[in-house]
Amino acid sequence: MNHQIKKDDNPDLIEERSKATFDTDAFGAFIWGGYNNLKRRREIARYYEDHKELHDTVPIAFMTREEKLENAYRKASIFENHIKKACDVNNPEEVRYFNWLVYHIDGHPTSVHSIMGFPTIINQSDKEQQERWLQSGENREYLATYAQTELGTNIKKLETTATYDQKTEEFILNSPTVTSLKWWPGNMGHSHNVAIVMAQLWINNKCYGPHPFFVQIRDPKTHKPLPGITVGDIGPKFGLNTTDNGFLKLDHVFPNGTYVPPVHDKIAYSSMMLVRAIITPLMGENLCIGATIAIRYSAIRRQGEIKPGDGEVQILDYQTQQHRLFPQLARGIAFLLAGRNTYNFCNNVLKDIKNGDVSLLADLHAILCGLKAISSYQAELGLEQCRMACGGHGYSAASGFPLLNSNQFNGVTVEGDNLVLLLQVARYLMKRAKEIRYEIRYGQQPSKPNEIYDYLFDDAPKKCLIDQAYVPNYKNVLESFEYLSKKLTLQAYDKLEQLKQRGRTSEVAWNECSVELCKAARAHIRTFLARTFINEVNQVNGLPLLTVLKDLLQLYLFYEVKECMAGLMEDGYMLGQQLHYVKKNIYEALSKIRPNAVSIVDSFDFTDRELNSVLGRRDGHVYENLLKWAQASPLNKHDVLPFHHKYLGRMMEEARQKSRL
Ligand SMILES: CCCCCCCCCC/C=C\C/C=C/C(=O)SCCNC(=O)CCNC(=O)[C@H](O)C(C)(C)COP(=O)(O)OP(=O)(O)OC[C@H]1O[C@@H](n2cnc3c(N)ncnc32)[C@H](O)[C@@H]1OP(=O)(O)O
Ligand SMILES: Cc1cc2nc3c(=O)[nH]c(=O)nc-3n(C[C@H](O)[C@H](O)[C@H](O)COP(=O)(O)OP(=O)(O)OC[C@H]3O[C@@H](n4cnc5c(N)ncnc54)[C@H](O)[C@@H]3O)c2cc1C
Repeated sequence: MNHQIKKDDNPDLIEERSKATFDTDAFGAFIWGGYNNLKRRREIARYYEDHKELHDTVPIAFMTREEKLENAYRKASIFENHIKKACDVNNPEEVRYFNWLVYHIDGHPTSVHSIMGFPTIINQSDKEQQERWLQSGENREYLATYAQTELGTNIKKLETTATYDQKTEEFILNSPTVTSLKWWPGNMGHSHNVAIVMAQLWINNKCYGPHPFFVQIRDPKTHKPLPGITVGDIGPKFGLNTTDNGFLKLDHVFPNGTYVPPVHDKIAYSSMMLVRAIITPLMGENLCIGATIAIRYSAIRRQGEIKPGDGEVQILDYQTQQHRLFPQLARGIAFLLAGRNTYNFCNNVLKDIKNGDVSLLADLHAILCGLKAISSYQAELGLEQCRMACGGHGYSAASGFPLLNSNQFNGVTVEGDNLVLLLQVARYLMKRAKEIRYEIRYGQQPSKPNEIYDYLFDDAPKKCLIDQAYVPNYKNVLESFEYLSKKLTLQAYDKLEQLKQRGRTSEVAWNECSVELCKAARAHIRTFLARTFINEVNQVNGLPLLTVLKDLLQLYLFYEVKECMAGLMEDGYMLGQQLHYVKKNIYEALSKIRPNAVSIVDSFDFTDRELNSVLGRRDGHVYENLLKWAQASPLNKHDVLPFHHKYLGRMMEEARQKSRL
């Protein structure tokens, strides 16, 4: 049953919704982690709808950059009063959702304090520092940005220095070169007044590597930059234009403090882990938003005929449209599920670290790097498919895609460039490969079993078992991913070793293998995503929901097999006939999903505010609202633009006069 049917909606959507074979609330509860979460989302969305002061005054596509910032500043100033009423502030998902409703996708002036600056203070300060900065940070008496990236970003090679002065017992922070300027930190340009500055710590002429420093950059009262600080906004960007990403030059600035060594030398990197953990589900959500817009629009848009004379069809009936859109839906769900799992894993490990236990840090780091890289890349490609699926209207800001996709672009770069992060996964895999080769030669056990990479140690001979069974066997597909991942991992490892034996240094050999290392990393993450999706679906009770989820899972798994078929076929593991079964499974899944497609996207329960799209409106009344949207454009405030006569009018008038001569 689709709970979103309303009698005044677009008749095509009513028809689609009436065909649902499952309960959309049950699907929504599966996606958002239970019925109670779904209910809370609705209550929070209602709260947002009822409080007009939290809304944008005009669509942000019609605002200048200054107007965007002022609009967001205005909302930030009243946000605290509302959030306590709307949410359980101890529930991060509720807080995140309310933030998302209020500020939407283009950033806002308190974001980096919330997701990076303040969490760094929570997780990386000692008791004395916490007494001083925790409550005040929580109250937003100050706002802290996270200033790590410089005009170059290899963390180990950061150029900003923090030199300990024994006499005054102070650290002197300095930007010694032009490339040492901090560049990019969010909200640093104008909004925040404190920066967590990552700088190379020097004590007694010895460098202790990058460490975070709490630096007041603006006067708490006047908000003017403090002496020695040069700070500003880096200018307009592809997206996130409601965020003032900034530059910062430090000229012998003196924050005070003492040096306490961390329990692990990478603890200083833990703030990045937290954001990487947030990014994966966010990528899933963005992709599901794009798919919702494109699928709803494809259900109301009629173009062309399939059977001549039968009238124009909904474009969603074209197999090409389904093949373009439904995999995005399946991938979006896969990222949401894997993202939720690893977010919980991340919080548990961060708690362990606080208690001095860093045993799972490397496992967590590798999986977060890989998921962030794969989800942001595939979401970017997928959103572009969704945009293209909407034809010309997809190019209009009214579709929501220009804002959604241009903001999505940053996903592949923020919190570490994707390729750099895939190489971190590969580094982890190479350690496992070394254990495998070592174990086989000397009969030793791997260091510690772990369900994320146990399959790498499975030595049983492998045969591709993908067949044409009516009910697809997901385990066989998962085994194919495991086979490919292990093969690519060992191939990369063996090549690395051979190059080293031929005299290359480790670093040069690494570079010469890096394309193959990234392939191995992708294959490992594909395996993780597939396993998580299968595990989650296996826990579902209730046949109608299970059936539709299995349709999506079938599409997801076989689509991913098709994506990596070259690797599976090159050594004869998968045969041509099996590839035929793979494609058959994909086409079958598309047609099983088709009648439920609108109800599936309805199940996400996105509000029109979240979709921010005339094309994706829940009621499907697209065309009349496209006209209203266009008429609201600032250009249409005047029948004749105020500068018309000065330029074009004069040009035409002069041309007319000339032709009269
Ligand atoms: C609408 C769409 C929205 C899109 C998404 C937006 C959502 C968020 C919006 C927020 C917007 C902006 C916020 C953005 C903030 C930032 O970007 S902050 C800056 C982030 N910068 C980076 O991520 C830099 C990336 N680089 C690195 O992390 C490191 O340089 C790198 C890990 C690549 C290498 O580390 P080094 O220390 O330099 O190198 P090395 O000595 O070789 O160390 C490797 C070693 O260290 C282990 N390691 C590395 N990182 C960690 C970690 N975090 N935790 C634990 N261990 C770590 C690694 O495993 C290796 O261990 P080994 O045992 O030696 O193998
Ligand atoms: C919207 C946005 C918000 C941001 N917010 C913040 C913030 O709040 N705080 C902050 O500190 N930073 C922030 N950043 C900076 C961000 O973290 C960096 O841009 C990111 O880590 C990539 O670093 P880079 O730009 O120096 O790229 P580079 O490291 O110069 O990478 C450029 C290219 O070189 C390749 N490359 C680099 N190193 C290697 C390698 N070792 N092996 C193979 N290839 C390599 C990369 O793959 C990439 O293709 C933000 C960036 C953006 C876009």
